Amino acid sequence: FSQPPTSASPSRWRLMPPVQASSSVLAAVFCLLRHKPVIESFWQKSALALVSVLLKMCPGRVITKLLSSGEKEVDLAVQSAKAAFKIWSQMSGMERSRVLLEAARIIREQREEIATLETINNGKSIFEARVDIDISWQCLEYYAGLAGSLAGEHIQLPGGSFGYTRREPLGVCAGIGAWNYPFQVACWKAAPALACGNAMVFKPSPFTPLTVVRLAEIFTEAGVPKGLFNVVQGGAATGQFLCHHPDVAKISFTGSVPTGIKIMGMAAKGIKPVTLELGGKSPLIIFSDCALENAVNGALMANFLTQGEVCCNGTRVFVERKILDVFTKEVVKRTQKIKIGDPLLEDTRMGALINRPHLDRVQGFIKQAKEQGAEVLCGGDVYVPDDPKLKNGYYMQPCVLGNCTDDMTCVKEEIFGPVMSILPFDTEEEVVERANNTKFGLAGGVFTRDIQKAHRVVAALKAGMCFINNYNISPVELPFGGYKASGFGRENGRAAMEYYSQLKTVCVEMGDVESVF
Ligand SMILES: NC(=O)C1=CN([C@@H]2O[C@H](COP(=O)(O)OP(=O)(O)OC[C@H]3O[C@@H](n4cnc5c(N)ncnc54)[C@H](O)[C@@H]3O)[C@@H](O)[C@H]2O)C=CC1
Ligand SMILES: C[N+](C)(C)CCCC(=O)O
Repeated sequence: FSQPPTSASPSRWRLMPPVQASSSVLAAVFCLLRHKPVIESFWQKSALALVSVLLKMCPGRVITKLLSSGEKEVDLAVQSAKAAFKIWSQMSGMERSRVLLEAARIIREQREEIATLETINNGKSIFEARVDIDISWQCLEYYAGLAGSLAGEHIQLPGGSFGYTRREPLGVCAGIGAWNYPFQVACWKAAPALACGNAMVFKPSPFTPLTVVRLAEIFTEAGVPKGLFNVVQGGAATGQFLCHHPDVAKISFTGSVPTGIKIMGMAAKGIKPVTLELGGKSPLIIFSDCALENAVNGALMANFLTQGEVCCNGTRVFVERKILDVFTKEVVKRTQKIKIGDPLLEDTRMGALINRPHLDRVQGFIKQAKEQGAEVLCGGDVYVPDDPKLKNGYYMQPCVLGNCTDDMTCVKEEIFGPVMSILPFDTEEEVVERANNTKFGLAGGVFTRDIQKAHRVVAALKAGMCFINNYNISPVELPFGGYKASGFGRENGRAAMEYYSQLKTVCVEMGDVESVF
């Protein structure tokens, strides 16, 4: 942001994930203070508030207050991004590549402090936050590699005439992020956008406002023109100002389906292209000829990363009846061993859910599942750690539901929490049909040793991201995105370059004009 916010629109709050006020936490906070931010007074105030509350070591309480960006601030952000776009878009791909590589290098170098800040921001375990940060710098490296290859084609026409195409940037793109992967989502959007020569104004979720500010600082340190990647803070109102802004050329959104519908409506008014990365209720199909241990590991990966708050989770686990008992027993055993608690501790594998309303919502789904006849095979209760400092945190025990049927709410709706539903099946044909019987289409997975069956099944799945014999890994080289209500457009991979650029055709006449008139 190039200017301090001028109007104090209603301030936003967020709840603190359960952290200890350890030296690493404070180090992260001071690291924020160390890098002199552009919006000095605003940010200093926020950071000081954060420090003072952290010192009180209060899990489940407010850690900082930020001002929402109003219409005026959103406009300032867009205008400064527009000015930066003029410079950035004129640079060659190779020049942009060097800056992106430098940003990737800084993130890599500061991996630990960014991961710590992300854990405070979101509540996920530090172990996972480190992976998120690694995927983030890898994403920047990947698009730095592609920046120089953004090219059109040459097309020969009769009489020596010819045409050529140019891939041009769109302008100022809006990025709107969810709270589950705050830093990573921002990199998934910013890296291809910037590689193609665009500017970006990014709005993180008000529940996780911190790390994206750090990303903006890193881009500046790396040498992007000032204002090229701007951050505005706030909720729906700020997002709406951004989407409606006449100088915003594209909107890339990650979040819920209902908001995705609104975003598309706003984009339609301005004829703006959109990328929508929405929710899911993905199937994971376990055939009896699978490598059982891998399948069990896959099911845990498909359900319990980031406290289950993952859009592409394979939460409908279809298990071939022949191995239902042995698979279920093993999954339950392993789920019960997941270490829940202080997300900043090295051996913690599940931290806290994002906030109290969300924890209550997930609990509500489990209660309803029981009422509808599902059996809780393990977990599902709110978890209160022994450490008294953590007692107000939003923890819950990861839950495995048995006795599930396709018509239950827990099987139909996205829960966005650590809740796995197990569903038996008998034939390939049957399971494919049931797997596709959903409004969503983000992801899907299959575990089998039969290579033909594996490819046949994923070909039949109506989902944008399919895994064979693994789940929820994120190589940035692979495009990611949904079918059906899970959205459209792609992030990652070469494909994303198309969604952040537009094609210009130039027709060149080498002879005389043969006029019709
Ligand atoms: N596909 C995914 O990766 C994610 C899906 N979700 C889904 O969304 C549910 C709720 O999570 P939320 O963060 O509350 O999602 P949400 O869709 O309400 O918010 C996502 C982002 O959109 C912004 N936003 C909200 N209303 C807006 C509007 N009218 N105009 C412009 N921007 C707006 C939010 O401030 C946030 O930055 C989850 O329970 C889950 O089902 C949530 C996070 C990630
Ligand atoms: C990183 N990964 C694949 C586990 C999840 C990314 C999608 C999301 O934002 O939920």
